[in-house]
Amino acid sequence: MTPSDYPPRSLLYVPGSNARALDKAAGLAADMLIIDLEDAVPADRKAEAREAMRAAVTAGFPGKRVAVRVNATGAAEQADDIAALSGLAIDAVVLPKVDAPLDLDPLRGLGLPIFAMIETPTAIYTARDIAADPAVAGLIAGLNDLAHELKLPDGMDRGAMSHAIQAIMLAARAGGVWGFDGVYNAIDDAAGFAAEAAEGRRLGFDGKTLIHPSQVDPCNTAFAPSEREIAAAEALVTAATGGAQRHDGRMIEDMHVAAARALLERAGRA
Ligand SMILES: CC(C)(COP(=O)(O)OP(=O)(O)OC[C@H]1O[C@@H](n2cnc3c(N)ncnc32)[C@H](O)[C@@H]1OP(=O)(O)O)[C@@H](O)C(=O)NCCC(=O)NCCSC(=O)C[C@H](O)C(=O)O
Ligand SMILES: [Mg+2]
Repeated sequence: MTPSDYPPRSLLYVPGSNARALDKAAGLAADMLIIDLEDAVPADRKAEAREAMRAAVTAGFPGKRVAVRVNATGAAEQADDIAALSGLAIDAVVLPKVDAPLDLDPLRGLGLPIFAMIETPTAIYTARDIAADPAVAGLIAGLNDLAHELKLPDGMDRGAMSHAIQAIMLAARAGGVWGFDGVYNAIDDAAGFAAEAAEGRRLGFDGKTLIHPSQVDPCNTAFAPSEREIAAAEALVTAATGGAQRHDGRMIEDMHVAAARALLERAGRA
């Protein structure tokens, strides 16, 4: 995976300790699997999860990008997690609770793109430096932890975290890396998920992290250009003459043409 590849739209966490989920993941349409060795795995099953992760990655997930989330820098399990990645063909490593570029140091030797999770108040202020680090290919919002750290009375309240969510995306773009939205915990609330995924795309996120198979297809739809967007982009590119002009009742300039071309390329319609 290189930064010039398209960003994954759907990134599904799969607990390393859940054999059924690891099995099921191979048949899902997620663009990327994130095999989790951190919070989804009970403390007394970390070694077992590492072994299962190694076996699953070695068996392969054809057609999918695969990342592994290791434990945070400073956690006792991290060294064993990193050792367990040795010789595995994965596309990225996800590092939780990154507060500063220094936290990336234990992972640098892997030579893999790092997706850094921004999930503490400190990280909201250092996200720009983290995104600017050459080892970082993307930022992931960790909103469960952020809500916890902020002591939000209503838990995962995106309204109360709107400044932080936008700061993550600003930092990602300032650093020229991808940005991925946080997870939606209410797995049975399809309408709520669709609304949150649409909001994430509107805020500029490239994709969204997921926790359940039922979220994969709606996520791919939310982060793919719609037919209406494609038609509008085609009309804009056809009408563009360069510089400022009126098109469909609004002003367009060259950056709008560039955005329309990028959307068409992403949709395979360039
Ligand atoms: C949330 C869950 C615990 C729900 O589990 P469960 O009720 O058992 O799910 P279902 O019975 O509906 O599952 C149906 C089938 O789908 C498979 N499944 C479920 N989840 C996954 C998955 N994530 N990947 C692949 N397959 C999955 C089940 O095995 C069933 O299969 P089958 O029986 O063969 O039909 C559970 O969904 C879950 O554990 N999700 C992931 C949780 C996780 O990884 N959490 C950590 C990441 S989230 C996070 O930490 C974000 C961030 O750090 C932050 O701070 O916000
Ligand atoms: Mg977290």
